[in-house]
Amino acid sequence: MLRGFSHGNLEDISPDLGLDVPSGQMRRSLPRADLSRIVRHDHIVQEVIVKNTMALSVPQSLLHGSSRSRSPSLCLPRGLPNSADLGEALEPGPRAEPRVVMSSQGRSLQRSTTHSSAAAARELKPFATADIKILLLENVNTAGQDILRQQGYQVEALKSSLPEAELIEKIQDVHVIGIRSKTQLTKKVIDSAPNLLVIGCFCIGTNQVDLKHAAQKGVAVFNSPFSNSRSVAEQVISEIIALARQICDRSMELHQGKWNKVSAGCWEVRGKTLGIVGYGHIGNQLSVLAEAMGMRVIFYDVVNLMSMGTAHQVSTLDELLQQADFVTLHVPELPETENMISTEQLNKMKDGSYLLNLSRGSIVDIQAVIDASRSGKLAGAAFDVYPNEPAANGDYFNNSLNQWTDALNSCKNFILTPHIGGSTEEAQRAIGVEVADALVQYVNYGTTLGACNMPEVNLRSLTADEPNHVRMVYIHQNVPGVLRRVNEILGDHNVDKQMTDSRGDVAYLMADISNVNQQQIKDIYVALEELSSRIRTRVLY
Ligand SMILES: NC(=O)C1=CN([C@@H]2O[C@H](COP(=O)(O)OP(=O)(O)OC[C@H]3O[C@@H](n4cnc5c(N)ncnc54)[C@H](O)[C@@H]3O)[C@@H](O)[C@H]2O)C=CC1
Ligand SMILES: O=C(O)C(=O)COP(=O)(O)O
Repeated sequence: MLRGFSHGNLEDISPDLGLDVPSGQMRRSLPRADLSRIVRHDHIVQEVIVKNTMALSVPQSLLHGSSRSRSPSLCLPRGLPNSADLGEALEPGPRAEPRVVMSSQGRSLQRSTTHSSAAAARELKPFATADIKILLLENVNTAGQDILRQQGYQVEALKSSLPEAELIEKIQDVHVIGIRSKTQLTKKVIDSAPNLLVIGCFCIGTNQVDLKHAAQKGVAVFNSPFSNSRSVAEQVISEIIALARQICDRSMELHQGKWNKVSAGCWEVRGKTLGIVGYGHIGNQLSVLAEAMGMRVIFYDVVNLMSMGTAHQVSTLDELLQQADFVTLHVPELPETENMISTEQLNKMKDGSYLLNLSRGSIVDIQAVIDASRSGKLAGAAFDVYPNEPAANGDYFNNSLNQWTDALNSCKNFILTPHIGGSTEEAQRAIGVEVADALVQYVNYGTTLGACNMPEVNLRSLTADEPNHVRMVYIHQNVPGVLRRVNEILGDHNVDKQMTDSRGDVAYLMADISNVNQQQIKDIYVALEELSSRIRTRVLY
């Protein structure tokens, strides 16, 4: 477990770090831009200071957490070393050359913090974790909430999403926000959250977050890339059969007292062709399940992919549309996928075929589908997602939400579900655990494995026999010369290990430095903050 601070008011931090810095001096030493940035973050640090001054005789400016999987045998005594421990008793040891560990790539790395084989991983008492404020929206599963609460974080969990104005109000003092597919984290919302460290999307899609802007503000974003894929695939399978047999219409009729036993236009799915658009996690699962039912599977994807079973990839969307009896969409929301299925594409589909959309509402022109149903071109359709979806459960699915709602409701053999593709107990629990774990790893250790908008960086844990090591996290603009300047600052110390990687405009550096006292930590922090490339500096120890 590491604890840390980021963006504190240095005048407030300095006494805790054992410094004797006149306030004017400290302010003068910082460029104006940096000062305004620091002032925005003042209140968190002050809050921590007030609480800790009253409750604990420990450095007061540090925010920290603990590992969820803390083993009692690894726990160190509660409380932090005091400033004498950090500042005097421990002089820096002999310098060693910095050892640079370049990033390994991709998701193949485990997200959990790797441990040294030689010594027990360092897991310290969570201190002031109650100052980490977390806002969870959209009914995040309790398994995820529990993980965050067990850290001691302050967790507020709401069942619904929030409209922009309320969100802006609420997000101002939040360090971590957890959302699902509804909550829009736009540039404006992110800019209203000066303390925000990290966003957790407790779902697959991340189209609701301005990922690039978040990265540029030093805010990492995590999601759960596949925990609900199977649930979506199973729903699609159930709907393919239900559409082929017109089961939902028959059921609705019978609910209204009407016995209507028909076989015309009802089919087995065996031997029919399923066309999957987007052969990713969901498309793959679906492919296997559909073949098990005797369907022929073809798929279209922008990437050349290995087929599951005997499925085969076609080279154009048109080819798929012309061959498939059932077309199902599993692409992400992107500018290129907007209205990917409209009148032109529907006209290319087989007469009497079916369309399913469980991806995102923007991908299908729903009015065109209504027209294709009325003309008899389509024999049925299933929708789980819509351009506008309500923020909460209730009687909101009407024409004021989407202007064609009444027309859609009147279409024959249409299955309409309220975005429940990933809504199973299994999926929600797995997502809750996965994303909450990633948030804890990021807040406590700075680990970005699995991040959607930042380079993936991890270092093995600090160990119990490295009590005076500090972990610096420096998120910065990916511009030439930064590493030289950073290493000029760190190079006066013993850099035990260091890892750096970049993604687009943003780079992420993590370095563990040994035998540093509080003054040195503060000096490093100030020096890094003063670099013009700085996006965010965090100190964890
Ligand atoms: N209804 C629901 O509750 C849920 C909906 N979803 C939606 O389903 C989408 C797909 O999920 P996954 O399969 O996990 O995503 P994925 O990222 O594993 O797969 C998406 C596939 O689409 C392909 N693709 C991208 N652009 C394309 C294009 N223009 N044409 C053809 N193929 C293209 C990609 O190459 C990739 O293979 C998510 O982005 C999300 O929006 C996901 C989970 C639950
Ligand atoms: O995982 C996704 O992308 C989904 O669309 C599911 O969203 P939800 O968690 O149900 O809001």
